[in-house]
Amino acid sequence: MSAPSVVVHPDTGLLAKAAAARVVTRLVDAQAATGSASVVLTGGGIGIAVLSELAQAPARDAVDWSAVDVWWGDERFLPTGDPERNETQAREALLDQVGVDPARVHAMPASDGPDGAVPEPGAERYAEALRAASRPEDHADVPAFDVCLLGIGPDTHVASLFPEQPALYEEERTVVAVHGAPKPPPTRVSLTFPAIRAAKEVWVLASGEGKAEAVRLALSPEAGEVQVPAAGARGRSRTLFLLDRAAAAKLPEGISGQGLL
Ligand SMILES: O=C(O)[C@H](O)[C@@H](O)[C@H](O)[C@H](O)COP(=O)(O)O
Repeated sequence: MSAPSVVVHPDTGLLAKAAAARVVTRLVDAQAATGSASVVLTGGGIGIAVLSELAQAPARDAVDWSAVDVWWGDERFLPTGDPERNETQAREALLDQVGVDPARVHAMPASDGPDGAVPEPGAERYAEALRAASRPEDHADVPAFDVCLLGIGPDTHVASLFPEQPALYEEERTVVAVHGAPKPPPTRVSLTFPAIRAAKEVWVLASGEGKAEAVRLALSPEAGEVQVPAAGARGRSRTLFLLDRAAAAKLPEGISGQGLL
């Protein structure tokens, strides 16, 4: 697992634009090296803002969107097309505007899907899809995603991994159903740490002063991932915390953010 690096941008708007530009470069580089690329999307305000900026980024068409595998880090377990679903928001913000291959867009289950109104079977089915997409060189039950985007909650949750919940102890399953989430809706589906940490790069996005304390905790060397899930969000070769100045207001001593002047 890689130690986190911090990059600080002046405000939320520039954070979203800069992160979008970074995604373009990451996907282009992956495609240059291997012919395809994979990305894990996140829900939440800044996560969706990055997708909107991606849709408008001048270099967006440098990516061959038909050769991008799109996965989700978590999903709100609601009916297909519900405006609160991360999938719905990502489609509106980006996916409907670029030439993705529908077969390579891997939405997490919906509550009106074929597996019924409980999330467990759909979570298993998603884990199966991830397993099927992984190659021997990935050394995991999921693909080594080129980049996994994550938002962070004020309580330090990432994806739908909330502090002290059973999902945090998961060592085998790559996808779990989540019940009783403190952030609505209470029923969700989430990747677990073994899946997130299979990503080559994990980027945690945070904007606003409401996230400053969570970011501080996530970067504190003594933080445990059961109390502070974001402390467990690390990529195999790179972990980035992409912040605006307000979210970077409480960085722990010894951690300096590039751009923080
Ligand atoms: O489905 C979700 O809600 C998420 O994926 C969640 O992990 C989100 O990324 C954070 O809660 C940050 O969300 P905000 O940026 O809206 O605060």
